[in-house]
Amino acid sequence: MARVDLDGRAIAPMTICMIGAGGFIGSHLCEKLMAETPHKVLALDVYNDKIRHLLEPESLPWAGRIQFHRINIKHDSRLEGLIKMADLTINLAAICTPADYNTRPLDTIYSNFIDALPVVKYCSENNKRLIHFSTCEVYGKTIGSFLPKDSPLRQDPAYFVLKEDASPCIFGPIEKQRWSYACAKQLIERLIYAEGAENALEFTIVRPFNWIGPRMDFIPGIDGPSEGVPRVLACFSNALLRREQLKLVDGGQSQRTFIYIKDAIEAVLLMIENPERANGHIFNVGNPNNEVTVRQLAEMMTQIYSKVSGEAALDVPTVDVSSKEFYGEGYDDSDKRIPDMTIINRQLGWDPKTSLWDLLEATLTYQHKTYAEAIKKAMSRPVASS
Ligand SMILES: NC(=O)c1ccc[n+]([C@@H]2O[C@H](COP(=O)([O-])OP(=O)(O)OC[C@H]3O[C@@H](n4cnc5c(N)ncnc54)[C@H](O)[C@@H]3O)[C@@H](O)[C@H]2O)c1
Ligand SMILES: O=c1ccn([C@@H]2O[C@H](COP(=O)(O)OP(=O)(O)O[C@H]3OC[C@](O)(CO)[C@H]3O)[C@@H](O)[C@H]2O)c(=O)[nH]1
Repeated sequence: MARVDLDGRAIAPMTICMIGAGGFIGSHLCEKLMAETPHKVLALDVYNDKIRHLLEPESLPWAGRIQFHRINIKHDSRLEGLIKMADLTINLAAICTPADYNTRPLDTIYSNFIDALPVVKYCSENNKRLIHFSTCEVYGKTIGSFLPKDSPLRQDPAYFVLKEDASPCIFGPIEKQRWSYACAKQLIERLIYAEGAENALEFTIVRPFNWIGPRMDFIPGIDGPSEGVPRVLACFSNALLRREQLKLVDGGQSQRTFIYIKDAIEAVLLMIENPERANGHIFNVGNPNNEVTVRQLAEMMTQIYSKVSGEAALDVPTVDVSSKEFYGEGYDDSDKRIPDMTIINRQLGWDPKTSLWDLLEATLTYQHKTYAEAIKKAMSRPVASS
């Protein structure tokens, strides 16, 4: 049966230039596009480990519909040609791990602003549609976080729910280099919006709110650097796999809403296939029903990992660490992130489905199957003496 869009029109097969296709979100989006649509993907990245299962062998049902191009968009003259070959460009490429924002602020700003500039320019000059991945971090801190701790207004959603077209972007001082990422993302959003207003660029901006699931980041010392610090899901998974305590930064009081990657990918597919409803919009994509403090997340993950691995949890599963000790100088944090869902609901009729418990159970089952043996082996190897 022909695929139809939300307005009942047949969807024509398209070619998508996906930059950053080899990352966490890109790998899930490629999987979805191959399994459920007739679209072609030009997959650009410096790595392809997370999409290798889609690229070989040639006998896969989607053979010929996905093509990998090993390209660093910082310096590769093939970029414009690939954007020209496609109907739509999706830009996911970025440095987006908080441990880098304060320790590698220049790389962070270049990656999230300077390197994205040619992508926007080529799309605009060649009249190509662009879906650009920004972040929920552009909201920064909530207005409520500046109220006295005991103010009843802190309970009022007007002071913490984040709305695309109304909430301000509140960052800390320049010396808090944590905000280098959010600020670079904000400026590229403004540039894209201006290209839309002045040069009729057809764009959609996505603001993901903590999408999590299999293949997110890396497990230090197994498929990433031993000293690397991934995002919280991988940090906590790594500790659970190694039977170490989960580190709670500054008491784990910050709050996040987590969404299952598979729910979020459904929203992106709706944007891809409904340009008339998605163009010109900025969309929050998150699950407002899945809010926890980081401490609660640690407790939940500990309980679920014990269930899926069959191993008893540690007697004291968490330990407090200061942000300075964990991330170094210049770290700061978003206090709370609840997405307002009005715009995405109205334009695309989309809502997330998966509870936090269910998404953590699916994800930790994957982490255990994928990494438990490799971790055991790595931990039993004698440490090399210097
Ligand atoms: N995962 C989330 O919850 C989340 C939240 C907010 C924003 N985002 C945004 O979504 C996008 C994708 O995030 P992700 O979680 O998949 O991250 P990721 O790090 O897994 O993926 C990013 C990919 O981009 C590639 N890349 C980076 N620089 C490149 C370059 N110069 N040339 C070619 N490829 C390059 C990387 O190799 C990586 O594969 C990012 O823009 C990020 O800021 C993600
Ligand atoms: O071992 C750890 C690791 C982290 N924390 C704390 O958890 C909170 C969430 O951290 P994390 O998932 O790493 O990142 P953020 O949510 O702060 O930022 C991301 O949000 C979206 C994105 O743009 C891309 O994914 C990125 O910037 C945080 O409070 C950490 O301090 C911990 O306690 N222990």
